[in-house]
Amino acid sequence: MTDAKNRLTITEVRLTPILVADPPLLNTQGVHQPYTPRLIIELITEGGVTGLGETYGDTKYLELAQPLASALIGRSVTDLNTLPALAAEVCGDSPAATGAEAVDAGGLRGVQTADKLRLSVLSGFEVACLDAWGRSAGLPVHALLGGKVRDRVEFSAYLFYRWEEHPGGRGERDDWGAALDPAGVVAQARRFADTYGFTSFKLKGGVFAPAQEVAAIRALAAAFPGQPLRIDPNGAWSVRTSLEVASELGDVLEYLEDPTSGTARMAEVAAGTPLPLATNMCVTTFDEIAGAFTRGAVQVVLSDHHYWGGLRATRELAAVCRTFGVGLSMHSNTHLGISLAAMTQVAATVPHLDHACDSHYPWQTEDVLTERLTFRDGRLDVGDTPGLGVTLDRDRLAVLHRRWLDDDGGLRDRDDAAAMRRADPGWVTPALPRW
Ligand SMILES: O=C([O-])[C@@H](O)[C@@H](O)[C@H](O)[C@@H](O)C(=O)[O-]
Ligand SMILES: [Mg+2]
Repeated sequence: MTDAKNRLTITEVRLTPILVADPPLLNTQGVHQPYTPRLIIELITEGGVTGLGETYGDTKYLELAQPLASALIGRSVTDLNTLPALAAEVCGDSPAATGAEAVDAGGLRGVQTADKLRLSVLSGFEVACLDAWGRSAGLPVHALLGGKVRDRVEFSAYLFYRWEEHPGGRGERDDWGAALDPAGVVAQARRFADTYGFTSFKLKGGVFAPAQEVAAIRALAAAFPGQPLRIDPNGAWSVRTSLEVASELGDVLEYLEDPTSGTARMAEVAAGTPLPLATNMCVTTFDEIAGAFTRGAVQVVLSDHHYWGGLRATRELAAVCRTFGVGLSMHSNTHLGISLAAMTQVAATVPHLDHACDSHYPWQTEDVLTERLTFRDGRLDVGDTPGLGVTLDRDRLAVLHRRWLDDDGGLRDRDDAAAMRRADPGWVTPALPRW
């Protein structure tokens, strides 16, 4: 082995689970908890370089991350094509993934399978490997993916119905106030546009009866004429309701995101409307592509490097979408700056990225970086700094890890229904379709 190769050998892996402040954002399953779990991954190489990765931090992910971290010692950060097989060998199946029909109750991200859980963990390590490799080579991650095709990546404002504070005043309180009606949604959108320059808007729906949410989109259309709008009820509507909403909002929506749940129902809706349907729920794994694409169930896939298995898998997904004439954009769940940097690096390399990407980042008042990523004109610059181009703030990491250590376990797993029960003790996760 040459010296150069030796320097890329992984000598240590640090896993740091943290709890990050999260506002009371509403969705069809409930409300966000005051703190949300994330896992920060640090890979240290023989050459003394540290690579950063970030992924979901719930217990079921941590259980898989530990054996994978141990198995990586002694391997090179460039050994990325063997990562899936290694993960399959050492991680085993999480007891939390109970088969292909299990649904991800906390994250609104479609079915939960053992493979998908493993990929969500593996992706954090893949990003950390790419970051370490890039830092060692003096190259940005996008160069390791074949190079950027754009210098800036566009994001969309991610609007949520929300309360002013968490039930019982728990957690941190931000200054956004409540947004529970069309006027509140427009005010929120206005602040997103003024602060970050976003020019397209996505409303998380499935919270109120469809007529109220249609009125909110109409109010947005009046306030921001001609600007792209989307609504995503996370599968809460029946086929009939989805078609009614599609016909009422067809003139202002860029696409309708997961109006109904499951490929069969999405295909029925798609057959009845010219409006494109987007998804981060019914096509979330390579296995789900053929069934959905051959039935014309979706016109835009919202990729997510976390559960598709990393940045390189995202590019594979892009190639499949292009082959089938299906559009591509990017889904987001609650995340910090390391993941946002990774999303931006891969988005910069995909020529056929047809819509502004989603990001929860503006809702996160806390981060583990020395410097937050800054949206300008609704976009993030794609720099040429080696690796992901971000720096870990160890003090902040320690504070957020301390919060995780101090938690009694109640917040270590995302549970939007449990959070909702604080306000409404009788709340149970609604059966779908809800309307
Ligand atoms: O954060 C939320 O409440 C979202 O609903 C999230 O969990 C979804 O995964 C996501 O943003 C989506 O587009 O469905
Ligand atoms: Mg969605």
